[in-house]
Amino acid sequence: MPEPAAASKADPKLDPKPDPTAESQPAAGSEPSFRRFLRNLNLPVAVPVLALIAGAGLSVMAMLHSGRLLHREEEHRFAARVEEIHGQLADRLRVYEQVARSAASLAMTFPDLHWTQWSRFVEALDMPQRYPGIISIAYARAVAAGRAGDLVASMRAAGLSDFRIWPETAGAERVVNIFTAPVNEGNVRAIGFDMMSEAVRRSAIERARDTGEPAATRAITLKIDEATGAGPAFILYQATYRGDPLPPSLEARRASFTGVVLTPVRIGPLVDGLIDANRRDTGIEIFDVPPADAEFPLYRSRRPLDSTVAISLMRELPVGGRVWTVRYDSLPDGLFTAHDWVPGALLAGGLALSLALALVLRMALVTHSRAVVLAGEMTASLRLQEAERQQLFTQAPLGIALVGADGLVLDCNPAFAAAAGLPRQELLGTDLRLRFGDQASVFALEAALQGESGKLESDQPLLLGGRRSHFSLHFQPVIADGAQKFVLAFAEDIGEKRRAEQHIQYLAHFDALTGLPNRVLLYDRIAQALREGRRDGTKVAVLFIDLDRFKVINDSLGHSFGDEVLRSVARRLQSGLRESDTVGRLGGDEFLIVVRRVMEPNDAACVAEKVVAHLASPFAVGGQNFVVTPSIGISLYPDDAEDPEGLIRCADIAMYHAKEQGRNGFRFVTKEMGAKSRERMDLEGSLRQAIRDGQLFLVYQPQVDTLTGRIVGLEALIRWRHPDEGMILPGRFLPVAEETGLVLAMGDWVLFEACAQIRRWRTRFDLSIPVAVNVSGAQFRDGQLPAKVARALDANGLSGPELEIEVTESTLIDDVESAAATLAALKQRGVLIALDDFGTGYSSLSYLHRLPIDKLKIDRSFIHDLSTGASDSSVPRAIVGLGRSLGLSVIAEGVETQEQLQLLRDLACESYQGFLFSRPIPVEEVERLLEKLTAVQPPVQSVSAE
Ligand SMILES: Nc1nc2c(ncn2[C@@H]2O[C@H](COP(=O)(O)O[C@H]3[C@@H](O)[C@H](n4cnc5c(=O)[nH]c(N)nc54)O[C@@H]3COP(=O)(O)O)[C@@H](O)[C@H]2O)c(=O)[nH]1
Repeated sequence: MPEPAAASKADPKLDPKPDPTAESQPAAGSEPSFRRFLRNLNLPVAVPVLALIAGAGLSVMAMLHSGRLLHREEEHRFAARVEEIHGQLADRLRVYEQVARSAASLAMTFPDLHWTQWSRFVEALDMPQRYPGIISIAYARAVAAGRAGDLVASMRAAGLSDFRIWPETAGAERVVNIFTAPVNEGNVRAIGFDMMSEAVRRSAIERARDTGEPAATRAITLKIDEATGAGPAFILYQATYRGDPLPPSLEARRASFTGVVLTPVRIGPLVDGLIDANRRDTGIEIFDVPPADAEFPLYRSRRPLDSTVAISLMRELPVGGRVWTVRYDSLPDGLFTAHDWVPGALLAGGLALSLALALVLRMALVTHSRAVVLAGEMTASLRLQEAERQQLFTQAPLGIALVGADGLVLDCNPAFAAAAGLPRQELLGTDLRLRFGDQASVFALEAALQGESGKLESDQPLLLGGRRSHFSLHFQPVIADGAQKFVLAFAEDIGEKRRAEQHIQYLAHFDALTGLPNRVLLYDRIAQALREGRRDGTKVAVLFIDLDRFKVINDSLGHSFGDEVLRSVARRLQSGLRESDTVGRLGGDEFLIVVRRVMEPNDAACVAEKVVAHLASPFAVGGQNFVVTPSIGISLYPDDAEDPEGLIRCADIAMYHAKEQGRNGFRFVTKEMGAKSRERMDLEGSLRQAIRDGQLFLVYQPQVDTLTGRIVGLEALIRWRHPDEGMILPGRFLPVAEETGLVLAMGDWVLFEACAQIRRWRTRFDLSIPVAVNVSGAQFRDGQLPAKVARALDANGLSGPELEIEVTESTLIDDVESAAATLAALKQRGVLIALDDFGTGYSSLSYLHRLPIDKLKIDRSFIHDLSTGASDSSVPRAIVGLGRSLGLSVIAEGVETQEQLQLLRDLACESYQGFLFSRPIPVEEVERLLEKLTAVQPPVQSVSAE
């Protein structure tokens, strides 16, 4: 529904005005590339991707930061643990120094100590339990040069009978191992060993002597371990002095030096006890030189095979005046690996959250952009609808006007203005009621203004604005929000439609060619007359008129010529009738006259005579004069029938009888005619079925040479084997076939069947004689005959001369020119032409030379007359002479007696056919004949009858 104001709205598609919002945007060329990039950015993709990237970055940073924190915490914890282990190690070494000091004090306190006392002292220490790693505690006495013998003597005296000092090589000063504990085979082997003989030991002993402090050797393999391959060890020396436990000066210490307590310590057991064997998270390596210079460490704790070091810490450890370096390694199954999952979890969690955020953003933005697109589409669709409505209103072929509540025209489309015959501007703002010239339209509009819709379609022309025509008016109140807004007035000019309706009405009842009532109206008029007749007790006559030989005129001079003749006939038929009578055309050349108030049959006869008389004078059409005669059949109500159909049928039957009686006349229908007509109708139905069911067949009559008696041809003749009535001859069914047009289908079948039979005989008997086929007038005039003949020949592989077409003289005479053309076409295809029933027709021999004919057939009536003596032989003689002069062969038909044959021989007629030689015979009998023929028998005398 178009709103009045909507007319001003423009569709962007229809009105390509620039979008005002577009003015604020820079042109594509001048727009900064970044803004253009932003505008083209696909937000539903870009934003989630950016969120995902940012989230992933943050997650990685969180992972790295947490990793660093964890590492730092691990370092702190590891350092604390290292301090703890290192402190314990330093403490243990200090304790071991203390043990050496204690042993030294004992040796200084009791210079003459017996080795057994030493052993007790050492055993009391419970070294394996309390001081792991210490192998023994021994005492070596300093022996001045030249006093070695004293020491040996005193030691032997003390019970060590095989005591000796070794190695023998004597130095300036010796420090000889005299006591060791615990006493065991390994330790005892070192008794008597001069430790100054070995550089590492000497160096440590001198440092111990000079400092008074414990002095350790560097890492060595102990004598007792040389055989076992035990790990590195060191020996801790503590010097003993005479007098003062620690003489104050170097000289004093050297001067009062009496020996050293030596404590060999295996480093492995020393350290192992400090580290929990189950905790393999801390690796320890001890070097007595800087690790970079060391060939191997003094000690290395056990560690996992594939261990990698996370943190390494170096600590110094003072041992007997030396400084060891201890390296502590944090190993992978260390204290803090339990939290290693944290950075990974942070990363995974962060990525998962980022992904979730990206998806949520994506969904939100897609939903948003879809909503934006949808909104855009809806807006465009609404605009389009609005424009379409407007277009519909403007271009609608139906006149539409919007009428306000006061009856004034608010708007109207061009179709309404055109219907009213006024410019649109002249209608706008004026009262539509004043535009109507009739009250009914005004009332209908007022009713609509009161809310009641209404339609008007007057049979009479109405005035609308400046035009008078048939209008269809429709007033429709439009109500919105419960209130009437305006009235829609629809106006359609239906003048044209009305005229078309009237014309259709006319065509439905009148014949377009002649303007006479057609079959429909004729029935109506007869029914009307019958009502009148019943009421008044009068008769009604129906005259069925068929023009004689009109088909010839139509076919030969053309249809437009024929139409003109029909119009002229119609005019003449009308001119001689009373006004109360009706003349109409049933179709083709059939007319009907309905005569009312007939008192007696003679009244109808008078009308028929008048018709004959009116048509008698020649018609001048197209510069030619024609005589058209009618055959008229008459039926009467109530004598012959009481309804229109019955009356027309009876008049039709009577008309046929009039034709049979020689045309140009009339006949009243009789009871016998009706019966015959019914029989004909039954026959027609049966014949149709016969064609369908294959009840037709062909018989063949031989044609014989008059002199030799040899068969020179065969004539195919149709037969009908009726299921109830048995054999029916063509004389009974051919007329019906011709009247109904069935003869065409029948003729097609005969043509094809005869050709097929020729082919079969040609194959079997090497047949060279022609077979003749009769062609009816309808077939000949059909125009299709040459083509049909060609198809039948081609389909059976025949060249043409095997077939002879028999056509009657009367068929040709109707239209010699077109007959000549058809015959020429047939000849062209090679078939032979015979002129049947020759002599009975118009006998206008003059046309013969114009037609391509091969044979003349003397009608059997002339042959019959020969034998009866009713006529002389002049006609057959003339025909034989004519044939000879035109070069045509001549055959006589209907030869029944020897006498007739003899006469024909006398006339030198070449051939004959007739019962004398053979009746028409079925295929099997023909074949017996042909077998004789091919066996070159003497002339055949006669053949069995049909
Ligand atoms: N269009 C077609 N017309 C056909 C066809 N078959 C036959 N006809 C025509 O029907 C008419 C009657 O034919 P039919 O009953 O077959 O009679 C033929 C002969 O039986 C008959 N005849 C032959 N010899 C004698 C005789 O010695 N005495 C005698 N009384 N009658 C005889 O003559 C008829 C053959 O006549 P014609 O064709 O003129 O040679 C007849 O007009 C047939 O033409 C058909 O298939 N199509």
